[in-house]
Amino acid sequence: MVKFGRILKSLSGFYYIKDDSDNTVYQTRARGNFRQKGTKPIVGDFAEFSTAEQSEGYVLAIKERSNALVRPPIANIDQAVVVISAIEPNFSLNLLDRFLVLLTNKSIKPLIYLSKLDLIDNLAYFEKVRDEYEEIGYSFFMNDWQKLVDEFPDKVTVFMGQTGVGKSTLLNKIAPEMALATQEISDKLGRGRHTTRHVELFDIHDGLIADTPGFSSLDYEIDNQPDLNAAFPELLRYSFGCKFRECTHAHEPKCAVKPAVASGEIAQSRYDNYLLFLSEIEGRRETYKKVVKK
Ligand SMILES: Nc1nc2c(ncn2[C@@H]2O[C@H](COP(=O)(O)OP(=O)(O)OP(=O)(O)O)[C@@H](O)[C@H]2O)c(=O)[nH]1
Ligand SMILES: [Zn+2]
Repeated sequence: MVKFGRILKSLSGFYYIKDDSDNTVYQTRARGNFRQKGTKPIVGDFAEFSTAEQSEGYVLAIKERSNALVRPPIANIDQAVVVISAIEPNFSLNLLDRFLVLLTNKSIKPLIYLSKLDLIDNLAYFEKVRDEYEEIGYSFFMNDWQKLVDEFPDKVTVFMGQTGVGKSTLLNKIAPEMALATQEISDKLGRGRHTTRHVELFDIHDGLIADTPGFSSLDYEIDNQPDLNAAFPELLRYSFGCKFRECTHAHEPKCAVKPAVASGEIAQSRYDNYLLFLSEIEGRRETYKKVVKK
């Protein structure tokens, strides 16, 4: 019998698919045809699958993805909680903006969550940062995980952030039952929590939440040709006043963005990060040209 559903878990070569029509979870395998095509089903995929009594089912086809992450492999993600700590590791606007570029380019809505504010005496700086990001249009949560939970219904949510910022601590507060289930699987597999290859979306707070945090290290790069406009909407807003349509707001005359930075309407740190990312992208283009010439 052919059914449709979403892959919620991948473990030891099996895919667990929740049937759309009756919410039953079926254990399936992917046939060799996926390997031939160079694709592989991943958690979050919408799948067509077969079931048979007394035996496991097969994934027959997967629907085109709206987006996907590589680490952890999850598809069709709606939003990501970007966890950043006020301290330990040190707060970094550069890292935050990098996450925003990465996520907006994958059409994943960022939810910024600032942790470890209890270790900070003077909150004024962070409140100013929050106000700046909220004004641009980003959701920014300061240690208030209860409010964050309101964003979860009907969405697929992943967590990401540098190592040590408090992702696991936050997940434990939001979904203690999930941490427990993950721990049980790790124990069974005999591997540590961080090396387990199990990926799962949990039905929690009326949405789906990934238990495996993404991008815990800094060693990722912005995509080759990211569109910086999506992550810097405030620059985009002013750019309509630039004389040149192709203005990069770096050195062109009659640029409308630079005066807005000078007057404080655009935060200096945002402009600086924008220029830095722009130079990184252009640097990569140069390297690419050199490689092609050889
Ligand atoms: N004071 C304080 N400590 C926190 C907070 N959140 C996390 N920590 C501590 O920070 C350390 C790291 O927290 P984790 O939750 O393990 O961080 P993580 O982001 O999951 O780290 P990785 O698993 O390495 O990616 C732990 O010692 C936590 O107890 C917080 O809000 N306040
Ligand atoms: Zn400009």
